[in-house]
Amino acid sequence: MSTLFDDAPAGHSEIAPGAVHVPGWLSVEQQRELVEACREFGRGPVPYRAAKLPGGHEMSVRTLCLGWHWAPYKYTRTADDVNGERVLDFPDWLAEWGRRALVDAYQDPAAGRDYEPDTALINFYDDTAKMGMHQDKDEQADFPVVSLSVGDDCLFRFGNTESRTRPYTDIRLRSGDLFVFGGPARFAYHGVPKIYPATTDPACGLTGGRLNLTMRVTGLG
Ligand SMILES: O=C(O)CCC(=O)C(=O)O
Ligand SMILES: [Fe+2]
Repeated sequence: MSTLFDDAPAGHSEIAPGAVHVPGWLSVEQQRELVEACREFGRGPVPYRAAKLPGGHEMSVRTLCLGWHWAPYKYTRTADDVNGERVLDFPDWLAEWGRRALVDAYQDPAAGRDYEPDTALINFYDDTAKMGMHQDKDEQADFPVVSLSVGDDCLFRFGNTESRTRPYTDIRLRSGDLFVFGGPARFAYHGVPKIYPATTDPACGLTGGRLNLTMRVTGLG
């Protein structure tokens, strides 16, 4: 509930210092726009794929990258574990969304000033997909990660920088939500233990499943 003393909009919550959840940040139109763009990205040259972990295990999410290709656990310009093609460029409009996301999440008009994300990981989760607790640490820079979600709700677990175990905070991410983690939270462990199937409003552009896009600054030349 919002009170006279809140200086942040209702529902805008700081999960940990540097980690902010902004429910409903994307309008339904913007969600549809994002879904359509992500469909278009999937037409190539590099398709969505389940990344293989070094032990041989396949991730349950299907992933496509922009700007730089991520395969566990490094960034390259070409998708050598898929078809060897160069990934699509990181679009300017998406970088602009990233800068606006930081301004809104941190309630600071200057927060987006030097933010030039150069990679996006787009993950598609079906009803049973999940993502184990991990750090986003293959980047050589500590700019914030901007995360956008569309489609089914999920349980998002945001932990600490020391270990993949407690203390952590469980939150429900819904279609249109923004989550930003930077500053002292930048290298916190996080994961997606569960999707809540059939919670999507098809108006978002997806009839099932969950799309998550994280943009990052790789710090690579
Ligand atoms: O799906 C999410 O909300 C998180 C995705 C994530 O942590 C990642 O791609 O590294
Ligand atoms: Fe992550």
